Amino acid sequence: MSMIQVNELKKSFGSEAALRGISFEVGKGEIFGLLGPSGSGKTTTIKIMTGEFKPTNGDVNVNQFNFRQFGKNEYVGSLGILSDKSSLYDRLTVKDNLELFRKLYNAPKGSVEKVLKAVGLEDEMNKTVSKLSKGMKQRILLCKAVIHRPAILFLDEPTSALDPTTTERIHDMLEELRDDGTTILLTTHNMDEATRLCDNVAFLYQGVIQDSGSPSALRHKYKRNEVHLTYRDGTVKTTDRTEDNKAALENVLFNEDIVDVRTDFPTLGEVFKKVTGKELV
Ligand SMILES: Nc1ncnc2c1ncn2[C@@H]1O[C@H](COP(=O)(O)OP(=O)(O)OP(=O)(O)O)[C@@H](O)[C@H]1O
Repeated sequence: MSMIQVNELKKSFGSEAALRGISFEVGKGEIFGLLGPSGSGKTTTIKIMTGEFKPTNGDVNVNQFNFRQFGKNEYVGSLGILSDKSSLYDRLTVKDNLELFRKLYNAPKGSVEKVLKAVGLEDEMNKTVSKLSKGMKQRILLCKAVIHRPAILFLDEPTSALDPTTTERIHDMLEELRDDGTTILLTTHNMDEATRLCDNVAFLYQGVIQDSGSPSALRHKYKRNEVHLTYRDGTVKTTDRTEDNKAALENVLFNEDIVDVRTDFPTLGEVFKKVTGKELV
């Protein structure tokens, strides 16, 4: 079942086009990554889906709601949002912060303890938010975004500038949510994150989706034709997998001096660069 359908979506700010007709779909229980360098239109796309911006042209449907209905309470209540604007009440405890949002969303009692356990912060429940580290705060913000078990979660760079352990915990939680049927749309600059988490990604550059698909399909699509042969004495020779080289490569299988044959796939970051001509930073 498709939870997000974006069709020829355009968005301009005055004479500047931020999105130039993008289309994609996200299925239920899928993690979809919008990948692109700064200014490519990722946040604009999320803001349209959360009802903050109206499209200039095109159509967007999320969770059976058309973008014209994105202001409705039922729609807003079905979303979880984590962005750089998400915040907590600094002077309240972790528990009081989350209880506030639990009540606001009418989530069942016990939800606070449950989400805190999922991010490994159940022991910090009574700490004042101002005393938490950045990584802890980000995990609490994620708790706030999911306390009402939203059908769809929008995450704008959920792990940027976090340490590897916090990042890992957040990834684990996102995978659990996905396995429970939550649909997740995230933006990231981090290609390792996208490769690990995303079922599908779209490369967004200058307001256009340059290519899309699963990370492994994209890596296969743009694979190099090189084959690396390692010889018994440790030397490595690289040759091309081409029709001209076919006979020589077939002989490799019978050459006892060759101890390893390897083809390597580009990383998602390398694929991004190949497609857009730009590093993803
Ligand atoms: N409220 C706004 N008013 C005018 N222009 C805007 C507004 N929001 C975004 N833009 C422009 O739209 C383009 C896309 O911006 P957007 O924030 O969507 O990029 P992004 O891919 O999320 O970048 P980053 O990774 O830096 O967050 C940029 O050229 C930006 O200047």
